[in-house]
Amino acid sequence: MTKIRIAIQKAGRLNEESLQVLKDCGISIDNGKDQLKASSRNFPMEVFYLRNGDIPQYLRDGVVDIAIIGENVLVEKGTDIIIAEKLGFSKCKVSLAVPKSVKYNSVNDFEGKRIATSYPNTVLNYLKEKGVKADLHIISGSVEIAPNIGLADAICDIVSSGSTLFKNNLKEVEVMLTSEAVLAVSPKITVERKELLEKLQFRIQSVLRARGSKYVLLNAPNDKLDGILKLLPGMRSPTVLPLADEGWSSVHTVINKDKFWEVIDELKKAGAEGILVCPIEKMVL
Ligand SMILES: Nc1ncnc2c1ncn2[C@@H]1O[C@H](COP(=O)(O)OP(=O)(O)OP(=O)(O)O)[C@@H](O)[C@H]1O
Ligand SMILES: O=P(O)(O)OC[C@H]1O[C@H](OP(=O)(O)OP(=O)(O)O)[C@H](O)[C@@H]1O
Ligand SMILES: [Mg+2]
Repeated sequence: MTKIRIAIQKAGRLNEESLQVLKDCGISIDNGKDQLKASSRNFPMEVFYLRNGDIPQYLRDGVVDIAIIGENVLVEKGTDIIIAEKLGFSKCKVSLAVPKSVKYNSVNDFEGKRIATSYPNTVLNYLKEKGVKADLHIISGSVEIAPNIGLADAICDIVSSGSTLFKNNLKEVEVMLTSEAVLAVSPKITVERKELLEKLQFRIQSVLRARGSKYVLLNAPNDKLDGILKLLPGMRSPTVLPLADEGWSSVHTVINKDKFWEVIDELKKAGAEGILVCPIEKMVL
C-alpha cells in the first residue's frame, strides 16, 4: 500500500503542535520512545522525525513527500518548495536587531557591519534588495549574545515576544519576514501520494476552521430576536428554535474566535440571555 511520508520536527518548538494537528485529523501514530520513524495505524502515513533545518533538503530530494516546518526555514533553504497550508501556530518574525544604545536611522546603517545570524540567505537577500553590503557571522544558536561579546555589531534572528532581544539589550529595527508553521510539499511528490495529501489537507482545513470558531447558543425574547439576529453571522444563517417557554427562542450559530468577545457584549446589550459557548471539533463546509 502506498503511504505518504511526512517529516515532523524531532524535538523543539514545532514537534508537539505538529503531532497535535495530525491527532486532531484523526491520525494515530504509533510512537516508540526515541523512534525516528513511525507509522499510522489508521491512515496510510509514515512519520519521519527530523531536524527542522534539514527538512527542506529531504523535501527537495523526495525522501519525504510532505513536512510540517517553519515557513522561515523554507525562505532560508527551500525556495523551490510549495506551501500547501499555513497552520496557524509557531508564529514569529525574522528580524534585524542592534544594541539598544545604537542610534538607528535606516537599513543603510548595516553597510559594512558584522551581522551574526543562523539565517544567512535571508539576510543577504534582504540586504541585497536594499543595496546594502554587510559581513555575516554565521552561528547556529544563541545569536542574541553576539553583540555583547564583541562578535558582531548586529544580529538577525527569530523574534516572537521580543523578550530574548530585551534581555540582551537589543532592539528590533527591521522585520524581514513573518512566519508560521506550514505544510510543505516535495516537488517530487507522486500522483498517488498527492491523492493522500489531498485527503490530509481536507482534514487539516476542517480542523483549522474549527479551531478558529466557536458554537454559540443563546436564549432571546421574541420581540428582541430581529436585533439579535442582525448581530450574528453563521455558516449559512443562525438556527432559531422555539423554547418551551412561550415568547422565547433559542438561537444557535457559529462565531469567529477573534470577533467573539465583541459579539458577546453586543448580544447581551441586545437582550440575549443564557449564552453558552462551545468548542467545535471539526468544521466541514
Ligand atoms: N520564539 C519562537 N516563537 C515562535 N516560533 C518560533 C520561535 N522560535 C522558533 N520558532 C519557529 O519554530 C521553528 C523551530 O524552532 P526550534 O527552535 O524548535 O528549532 P530550530 O533550532 O530552528 O531547528 P532544528 O529542528 O533544526 O534544531 C522555527 O523554525 C520557527 O519557525
Ligand atoms: O522573542 P522571543 O519570544 O524571546 O523568542 C525568540 C527566541 O526564540 C528562539 O530561540 P529558542 O528558544 O528556540 O532557542 P534556540 O536558539 O536554542 O533555538 C529564537 O532563536 C530567539 O532566540
Ligand atoms: Mg530555536
